[in-house]
Parts: sequence; C-alpha cells; structure tokens
Amino acid sequence: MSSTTYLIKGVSVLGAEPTDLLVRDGLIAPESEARGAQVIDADGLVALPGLVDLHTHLREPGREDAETVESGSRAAALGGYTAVCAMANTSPVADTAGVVEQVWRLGREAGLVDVQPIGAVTVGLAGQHLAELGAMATSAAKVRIFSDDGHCVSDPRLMRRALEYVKAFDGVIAQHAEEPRLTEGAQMHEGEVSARLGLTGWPAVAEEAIIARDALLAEHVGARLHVCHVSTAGSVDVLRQAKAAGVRVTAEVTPHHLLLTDERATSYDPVFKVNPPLRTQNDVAALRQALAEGLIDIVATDHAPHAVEDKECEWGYARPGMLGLETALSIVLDVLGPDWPLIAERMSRTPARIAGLTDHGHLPAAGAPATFTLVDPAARWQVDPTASASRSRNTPYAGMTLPGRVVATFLRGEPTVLDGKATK
Ligand SMILES: NC(=O)N[C@@H](CC(=O)O)C(=O)O
Repeated sequence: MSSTTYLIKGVSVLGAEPTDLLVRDGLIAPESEARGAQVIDADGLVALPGLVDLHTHLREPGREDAETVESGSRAAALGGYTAVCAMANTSPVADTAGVVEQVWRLGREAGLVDVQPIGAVTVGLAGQHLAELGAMATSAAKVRIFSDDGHCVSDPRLMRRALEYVKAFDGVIAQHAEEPRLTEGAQMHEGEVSARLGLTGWPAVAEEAIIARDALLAEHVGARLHVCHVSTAGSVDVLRQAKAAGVRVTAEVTPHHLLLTDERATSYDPVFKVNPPLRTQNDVAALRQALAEGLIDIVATDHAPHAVEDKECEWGYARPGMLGLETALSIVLDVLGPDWPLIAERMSRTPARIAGLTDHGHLPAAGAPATFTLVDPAARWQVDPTASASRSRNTPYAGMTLPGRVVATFLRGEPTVLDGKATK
C-alpha cells in the first residue's frame, strides 16, 4: 500500500460535476484530511472504477516470449485495468492448484493489477476428464472461474458435470462456444467473404448451437454459465431467450467484435485472424445493441498475444488472436460514445461481480477502495504497436487514431500508471 496521499483535483466521476478525491491508506478518504497530499490536476478527466478483464491470455508459464504475467499486467494497467482474469491455456495448462498458484503469485509480485487465475475445466484442455476443480478453488488462488478457452468443452456430459461441480462453491464455467465438428479447418467467418477468398468457413451456428445447449444444461443444473466472446447476431437471440427463461447466464463481447468485420480478411493480413472470427456488419450491429441493452453483460478483451513467428506468416499457418488490453477502453468509447455509467457497468462493475472480485468495481467515492482509473476523454492517440507494453505486437488497430487516453490507474491507493506511464 502506498504511503503517499493524493488529492485528485477537479475530476468528473462517471461524467458528473467535477469534484476532488482524496486517496489515503488505500481508500478514498474524506477530503477534510487533505493536508500534505500530492496534488494531481484532473481538470477535464473522468474517473471510472478500475477496469476488470474477465478474459486475458498472459502466456506464462510456457510462452514468456509472447507475454509474461508482468508484461501483460503492465499493458493492463496502461489500459485502465486493475484486475485481469488469466486464461488457463498456458503450458503447462493451469489445471492444477500448483499452476494457478504460480500465476497468482507472479501477479502479486508484479503488483500492477490483481491477476486472478482461471482454472481449466478439463485436464490439459483435452476435453476428456475434469480437472482438479475443487483443489484449484481451495488453493491460495481461490479460483472461481473455469474455462477451457481456446477449446470448447464440447462433450455435453462433461459440461454438465463441470456445471454441477462448481455450483457447490458458486463457481462459473466460462465456455468457448464452438462446436468443433462444425469448424474443422476453419480459417475465418463462413459467409460471402470466405466464399470469395476460398477460405474454409467457421459458421455462426457452431457458436449458437453450443450456447443454446449450454443454456439448457445450466438451467437443468441450476448453475452459472458464462459465454466467452459472443460474436454473432444469432447468439444474441439465443441469449435473449435464455435470459427471459431465467437461466443464470452471462456473456461477454470483445472490442474487436464490436468494431471489425470479416472484410478485413481480404487483406490476408493474419493480424485479423482471431477465434471466434470477425463476423459481418449485421453481427457487429447486433452485438453493439445487445451490449447497450445488457443482453451481453460485459466487454472482455480476449487479449491474445502471439510471437512474431506465429503471426507474421501465411494466413493459414498463423495463430488466431489479437492484443486488446491497451486499446479496449478507447474502442468501447468509440463504439458506445461517452456513456460513462454504462462503460463502468460493462467494463468494471459487472465483470467484478461475475468473477467475485470484491475489491473491484466500486465507484470512486469516500469509503471505497482507491482502485480506479482516470481517463482523458478529449485526448486522441495513434496506436503504435512498437510502443505497446505487451511483449507481442499483434494489434489490429496499428496506425489508427483512437479516442480517450488512460492518464492514471490506482490499485488500492497506489498508482500503477501516472501521466500515462507505468510506475514500475
Ligand atoms: N482468441 C483467440 O483467437 N486466441 C486464443 C485462444 C482461442 O480462443 O483460440 C489464444 O489463446 O490465442
């Protein structure tokens, strides 16, 4: 915890009238105690609760050349995040208490964001046997979210068992919804563009069928289901029905699925190759609408760093995935407009609630943890892949000018970013 007291002058909390915030002993304190505080001029800046990412690939252990817990944490803090949930598809896979504790400990050592490990649902992500869910839940990492992301838990019996198991401790299964038999050899969204390019298509129904099946299973079991990276208009329809029926289902959308379409594949630039693939303008419109309405609960980055040799090659050989942590807030701002209460809800409060991260998602107000981010909504910045804090360079927004810049991020009273630069 920082011993410095900060007085943040003239900041607009979620777009409200400017006020001052005093940061002391890890909390937002009453202003009467401001003596001796370091003043931060926040004229024109907006304060948001620190962002929470439910879907981050940190690559450690195993692919430290692409990302480490520390480099990914730094990218997260620069993007305004104070917590990230680290996906389990590392090497070795995070399918035991030992690996999730390792990731959790590395996160604490880096000290830039809270790193909450996600545990694998199945051993080795192989979809055959349930992993040690209970041991991960009772480990120091206190895992509550389990996911085979990158792979779908396609066996319905295994999915049912996983839902039953985690219900005991109010855990959640985060499903990568992709019926593998329908996406064999797929390279991009199945549609008019894939037909034109002669690339094997990933049909929307491969996602929608699994979401429908899992919603029914979750309803049957009475357990919590979270759907990763929803990408199609049809999935939104399935979610609408499931939510109307009272199923305990939440869903996320990525910034790239809110902005980019499958037309990008015509460049054959693998930076646009991602799983699930970029879809059509019709899908993008439906996803934006669903996010605004709350049918899609949150934005999650699916930050997926990849080494140069895995991306700068032929489309067919390239790994799917895009960077996202440093650009997410700007993309969402671009897409939703400056609706700060909505952005706070979708990027901080609701993801914190789904993940059970009780230190996060609080409005910066007296008595709350001083875990927040300061944004300059008037700033515009050009994305330079070489300037990224990530060890990888695979951003699809290179050269684009984006609105909104993170000026400062505070984690329990300690600045992790000041003047737009990481403090460590
Ligand atoms: N989202 C991606 O395109 N990639 C993910 C895993 C995956 O979902 O394939 C990755 O780990 O790189």
